Amino acid sequence: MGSETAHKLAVIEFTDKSTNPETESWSETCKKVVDALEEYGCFVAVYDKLTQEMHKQVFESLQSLFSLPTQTKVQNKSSKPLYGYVGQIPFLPLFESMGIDDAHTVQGVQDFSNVMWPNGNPAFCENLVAYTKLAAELEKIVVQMVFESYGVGKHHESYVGSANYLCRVMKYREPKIGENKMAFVSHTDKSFMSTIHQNQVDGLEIKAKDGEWFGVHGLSPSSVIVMAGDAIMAWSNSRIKSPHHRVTMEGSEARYSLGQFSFIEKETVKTPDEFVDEEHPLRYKPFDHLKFLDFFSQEENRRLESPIATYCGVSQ
Ligand SMILES: O=C(O)CCC(=O)C(=O)O
Ligand SMILES: [Fe+2]
Repeated sequence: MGSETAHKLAVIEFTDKSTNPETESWSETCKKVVDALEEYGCFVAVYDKLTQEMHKQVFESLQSLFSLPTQTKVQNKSSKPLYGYVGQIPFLPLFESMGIDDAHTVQGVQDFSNVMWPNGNPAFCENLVAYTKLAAELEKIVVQMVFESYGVGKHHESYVGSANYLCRVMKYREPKIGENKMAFVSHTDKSFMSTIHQNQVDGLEIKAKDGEWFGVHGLSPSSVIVMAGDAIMAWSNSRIKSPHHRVTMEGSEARYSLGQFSFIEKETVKTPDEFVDEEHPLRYKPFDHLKFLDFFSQEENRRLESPIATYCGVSQ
């Protein structure tokens, strides 16, 4: 092993057929999803409802957003930790990002847009919501597949009622000659599940179980990377692990992406009893997802090896 090509993410089709629980295609897709999540913590979903036109429009909207003056963009603020503007960071000079709370709702996107464009920007709202709704829909299908495959489908409904979505829109500018290509440091997501969609500029890298880093390439306008966050790792008693990932910028074009993160806001995240037995003792105590985010947002906890294990791990 040791070559860059040894690792590759599974590419899984999400069509009307494969997302209908009455079909055989659903059961086959469930198996592919769980196998991929257990192996790499992520996979590429090809979601046919996400059309080339939607892809084009959402990235046109992101370009107009990021071209606003910095003093406007920094107005993106939130009472929730890590939900607001991030940028102008000396050790991450290529990176800039804003957060849209309640991202899958028209209201959430409008509230964000009204801060950026006080006179309104209906086209931005329309283009963003078209994407964020699909991303939330895809996340829900994947989560349902995971719950059903593990035989804990009865808990799925309460999950759906408790999940909320934060969409972080991101721009990574091209590095100047001689500048560091590291655009986003290695981390695991704090979400339950994440969905990532990019313009046609690659840069995302994933760390495999053997410690090797590999790039994600060959994505189409309908491709979304679905990735496990720390919360699903805890919930699944580590059957699924949240992968380390980072962004490295090669080439001379800016990369834009949307990372949509599900958070369980209305109830405690708790490992179902079905995941626990003598061979698999409980690894994580029940926890409040936003309080975990609060914990992670404290400077002294930002560089922990596994923030979730420090926060609510059970010592073995
Ligand atoms: O831009 C990307 O592809 C990934 C961004 C990311 O990992 C994050 O925002 O957590
Ligand atoms: Fe991430």
